[in-house]
Amino acid sequence: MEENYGPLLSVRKEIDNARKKLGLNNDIYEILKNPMRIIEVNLPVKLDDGSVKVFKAFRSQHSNALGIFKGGVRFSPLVTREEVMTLSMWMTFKTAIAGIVFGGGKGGVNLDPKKYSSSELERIARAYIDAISAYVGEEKDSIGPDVGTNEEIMGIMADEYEKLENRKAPGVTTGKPIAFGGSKGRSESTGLGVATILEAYFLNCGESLAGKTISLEGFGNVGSFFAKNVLEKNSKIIAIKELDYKSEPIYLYKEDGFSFDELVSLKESSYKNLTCGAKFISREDFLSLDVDVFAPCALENSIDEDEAKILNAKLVIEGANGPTTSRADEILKEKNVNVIPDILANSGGVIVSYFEWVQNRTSLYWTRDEVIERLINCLKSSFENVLEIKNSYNSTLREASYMFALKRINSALRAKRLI
Ligand SMILES: NC(=O)C1=CN([C@@H]2O[C@H](COP(=O)(O)OP(=O)(O)OC[C@H]3O[C@@H](n4cnc5c(N)ncnc54)[C@H](O)[C@@H]3O)[C@@H](O)[C@H]2O)C=CC1
Ligand SMILES: O=C(O)CCC(=O)C(=O)O
Repeated sequence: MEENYGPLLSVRKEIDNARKKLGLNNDIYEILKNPMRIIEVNLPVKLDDGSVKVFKAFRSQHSNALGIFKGGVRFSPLVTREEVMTLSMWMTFKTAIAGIVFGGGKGGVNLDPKKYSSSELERIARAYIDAISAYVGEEKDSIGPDVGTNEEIMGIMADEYEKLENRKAPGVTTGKPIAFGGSKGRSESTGLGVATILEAYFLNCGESLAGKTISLEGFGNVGSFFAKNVLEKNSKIIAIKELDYKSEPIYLYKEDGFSFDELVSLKESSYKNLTCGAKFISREDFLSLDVDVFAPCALENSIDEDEAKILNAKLVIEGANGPTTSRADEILKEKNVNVIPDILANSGGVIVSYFEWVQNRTSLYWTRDEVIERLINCLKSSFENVLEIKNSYNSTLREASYMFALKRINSALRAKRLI
């Protein structure tokens, strides 16, 4: 239920705080506290054994004030209406900070992708597009990858949409395979972006990434490319939290730091084979490690009140969406732990999705170097814009991020004479 879903209450609180600090009246909050539209569908899909299973699926379209709805679709057993609503609201703020011509949306199908074959996942992806095709498209709502989905799924969804429409329309999804109009640099972009924002943060403090100790949660798309990029800048990842072969959390520690190849082979062995000298530690030991940075790159709500109390990192950078609960955020503030929020830190993915959408619409494709250069410039200017607000309002980075985004959304709504 909406009233009890913490992340939704948190994002509403952030919007309301930001509008009060900016001196805006309540109308903008009333407009933004709920998505404009939530599509809820049941997808009947034939499984490989001939039986039929019905999957619950959603697309939440929060705001198109600044551009078409945009955001990922996740395949996860945790997907709910409230989760998708909240994720779509974060997208609106993320795209506004990045200054790209997109609004916010998000989708999800409730399933555990590990339990289905690749042809079953293909039928689910096609059924999802069939069910929501009237509401999506390169001029309406463009879908990207998220937890449990990947470039293959994005390609299948675009293919299904083009068949339904009987025309080329690759921009209906982004994060596609390069052979099907995908952008170079999209798969690495979110993790690379998190590392770029972290570096910008330290440079602003007169420091560098070299020698910084990091603990990492989640080694999927975001976590792995984040790790690769910070390790290339000579940071040390000394601890990692992931899920083992039974989907139970495990915590690993290596005093002199993991190499990227070690992290990959640990994941490939489902954390059974600790040949690289890593050792298992407890949850409490993981959280109380004296590290420069903790990077949660898995799912929402991973830092709750209890965890925030134990956490001993000097800085948190949110690679995941919504990893810090509202109460945990307050505790970290009391402990003087700075938090670089998701809507700034993990915006690299949707920025390159925007570049992909632009390339699809112009049919003019860029080199990886061009994509990465534009991405880094965009992230640096987002960071500077947020920092300027932080300094003038003496706020946290999260508050400043919401304020910066809200100013942009407010201008667009005013231009439309909605407020
Ligand atoms: N993929 C993208 O481009 C973007 C993803 N994000 C966000 O980043 C987060 C991660 O997304 P992806 O890396 O794409 O997903 P993914 O599915 O590729 O990776 C998630 C990883 O987290 C691990 N994990 C799950 N629960 C965990 C737990 N309790 N403790 C430790 N590890 C756990 C999984 O085993 C998996 O390796 C999500 O919040 C997503 O919404 C945000 C922006 C863009
Ligand atoms: O690139 C996309 O559209 C997906 C981005 C996304 O879902 C996110 O930033 O959380």
